[in-house]
This record gives sequence, structure tokens and C-alpha cells, in this order.
Amino acid sequence: MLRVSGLFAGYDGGTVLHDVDLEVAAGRVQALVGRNGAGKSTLVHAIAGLLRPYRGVVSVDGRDLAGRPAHRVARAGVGLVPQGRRVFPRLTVAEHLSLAASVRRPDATRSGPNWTVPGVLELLPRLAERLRHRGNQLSGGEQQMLAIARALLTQPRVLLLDEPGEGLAPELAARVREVITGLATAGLSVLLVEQQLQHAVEVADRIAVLDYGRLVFADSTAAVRANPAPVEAVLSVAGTAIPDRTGSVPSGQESTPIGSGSARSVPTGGTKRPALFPDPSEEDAPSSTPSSASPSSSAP
Ligand SMILES: Nc1ncnc2c1ncn2[C@@H]1O[C@H](COP(=O)(O)OP(=O)(O)OP(=O)(O)O)[C@@H](O)[C@H]1O
Repeated sequence: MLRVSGLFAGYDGGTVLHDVDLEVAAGRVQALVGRNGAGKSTLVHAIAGLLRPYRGVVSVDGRDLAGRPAHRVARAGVGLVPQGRRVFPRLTVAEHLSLAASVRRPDATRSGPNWTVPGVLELLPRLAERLRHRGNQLSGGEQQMLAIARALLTQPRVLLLDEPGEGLAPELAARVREVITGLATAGLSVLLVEQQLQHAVEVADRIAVLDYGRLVFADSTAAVRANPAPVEAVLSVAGTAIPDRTGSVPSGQESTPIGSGSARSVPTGGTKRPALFPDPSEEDAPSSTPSSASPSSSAP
């Protein structure tokens, strides 16, 4: 379990995160949404040890990691899929994977999933076809899969993903969400930074909203589906128009300027249910968890 408590962090003495509390249980996906500049990446970096918090607790399975350097945090079981993927342009896929596999955390074999190179290639078969390609020869989707594979090979118990669908074609972003669901099913605690609420609710068990560095909302995805207005109100202040599943912004849900005082949570047109979420009876059946997501199928 990942636990963040009373976390303050920022840059050069300025405070970005104010008293943030968050818990992500094993096997769960916690989505973190918020408008641009709300502090989502700052929180991810503070958890991952890339940014030293001013104060507060960051713990994994009860072990306090706040202020530890990134390599120590990684060895304690926190995997990071950073925003922008950050693959090495000149290393091949195979080299990325063998490098990641060489920095396994020391107790990795004693508990939790045991990810191997064959195991991640089974989960992400596109990478198997690209083993000799360099990072700069991969598509955005392939780079994202590589970033996920690299993180898994460090044998994380907690996986942090910072906007993994950013810049991907819709079908690839959907595949990434499918993989994330499978990873949670395999027992990981997943913290997912997601720009679009519509996508967050597809994959997360819980939704938290960060605004001006403060956690202003946290509840189950079911509760958000039932009443998205509080979350939408925070997001709409940023002028972030959330598209529906077809990718278009529903009529009446255009973004609201800061200070206008009206959230766009309920579209005009008289429907009670905001168009962001389809009626549950109209939704597609949930996709089954890919069996290949289980690392138990990994070769030793
Ligand atoms: N390295 C840095 N040095 C100084 N300030 C920073 C740095 N990184 C981020 N900030 C500032 O911290 C605040 C939060 O930024 P952060 O990147 O965490 O937001 P975010 O919610 O992830 O935004 P986005 O959705 O655009 O990625 C912003 O005001 C940003 O300008």
C-alpha cells in the first residue's frame, strides 16, 4: 500500500503541495485528476524521490520513504512511468529492458509479482517485435509500452503513471488503460495521473482531484459516476472542456471561464444525467482483464 500523509512540497522554498493525504491499496487504481499546473506531477515526483518534500509521510507497506533519493525509493518498490515516457533515444528496446531488469529491488523475489523480460513481452507483445529498434525509432505508443515495461522490471509494488495516455491515439490510450487494469489485478497499487476525467473513470477505483496543490476531492469512481458535478466543477474552472467518448465536447459543456461562477456539470437540454457519463445501461460491458497481465505467467 502507498500512503501519503500531510505532504508539503514545492520548488525553491515555494510551496506547491499543501497537506496532501492519499492512500492507494494493493490491487487498486487511484486516479489523480486536476487542471494544468495543479501539482499532479509534483506529487508524483515527491513520491518517487525526484523531489524532496518539505514535510509529510510517503510510505510503502509501512516503510517511510519521504526524502529518500529516487534510486532508494525505486528499490523500495516504487515504479515510475514518467510524463513524456523518457526513453533513451539511442538505446534499443532490448537494452532498455535488460538495463531495467538489472536494477531489480533486493527483496523482489520474496513477495508480490515477479516480472521478467519474457513476462513483460507477453504483456506488451508489440515490444517483442521492436526489440532491436532504438528509442527514437518507436512510436509514441511503443515508447509508452516500453516505459511501462521498464518500470515493471524493477518489480514495483506501487506503480506511478504520469499521464500515460498523453499524445497517444485513442485506441492505444485505451490499450494502456487496459494494461493498467491488469496490473492492478495482479496486485499493484496504481496511482494514475490522468488529464481526462472520462478516461480516469474507465480505469480507476477511486478519483482524487488536486487543485492549487490541495486535494479538494476524493471518492470512489462509483460516487463520481453517480454525481460528477463536484469534480467537473473543479476541472471546469480551468477551462478544461472534457470531451465525451466520441472525443467531442457535448453541447452545453463548453468550458467555463474562471470566476464565472457556473460549473458546466449539467448540460443544457434538460437531461438529468451529465452527458460526460453514459447511462450505465448503455455502457459497453467491461473489458475482461487480459490474462497476460498476470506476471505469474512469466518465465523465471
Ligand atoms: N522544476 C520546477 N521548478 C519550479 N516550479 C515548478 C517546477 N515544476 C513545476 N513547477 C510548478 O509547480 C506547479 C505545479 O506543476 P505540476 O507540473 O506539478 O502540475 P501538473 O498538475 O502536473 O500540470 P500538468 O497537467 O500541466 O502536467 C506549477 O505552478 C509549475 O509551474
